[in-house]
Amino acid sequence: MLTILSEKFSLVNQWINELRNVEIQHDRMRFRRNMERIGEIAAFEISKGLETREVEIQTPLDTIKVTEIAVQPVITTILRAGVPLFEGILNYLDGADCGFVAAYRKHDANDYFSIKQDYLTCPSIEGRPLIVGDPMLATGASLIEAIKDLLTHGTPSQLHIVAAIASRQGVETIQNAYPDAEIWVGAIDENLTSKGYITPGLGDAGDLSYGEKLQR
Ligand SMILES: O=c1cc[nH]c(=O)[nH]1
Repeated sequence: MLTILSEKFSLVNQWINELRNVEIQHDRMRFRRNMERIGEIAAFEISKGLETREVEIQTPLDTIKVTEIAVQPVITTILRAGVPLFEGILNYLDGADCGFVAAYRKHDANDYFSIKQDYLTCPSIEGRPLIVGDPMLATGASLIEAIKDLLTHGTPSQLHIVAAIASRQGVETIQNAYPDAEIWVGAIDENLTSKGYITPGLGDAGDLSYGEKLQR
């Protein structure tokens, strides 16, 4: 299932406009906060499909049967660009456990790149909803590698992918690899550059959040 959070105009459109706009996007605090806000909205939408249970709680006056999340999700992201979106998801799904993957694009002399993954730490995802936040779902290559590794930590009950902006190609790659995944995107752009950047996109989400990295 694919949900485009900006399909009907809402605040999400405004935040994505600000992420894209070169006159606004260099305000790092605003950039990170807009990413976080998209994560918060995605978490709210995801929460509607989580498994629930009834419990009885005590108010100062009486008891009442209420509904709560039955199985807490595991929220994961790919360092470093994914951190603000991840924080937004965790702001709302605050009982979740969390996992982290470190991956980067290693460019060769012809500027082709391969995905290098250095680090993975994650609690068990067995029988739990797994949420993977990747702000820019471009080719889908790093996300597929990350999910493959995360799935060595168990079989999740649900798989949710959250992106602020996705390319059409990236969405199709994930849908082919994980047909049961629920994909939540802020917006879809049609094209990728030869360097694998989404266009019109917004540029480099990691650099805009945390400063331009030195190339290695
Ligand atoms: O367009 C893109 C693609 C991947 N990562 C980014 O930060 N931007």
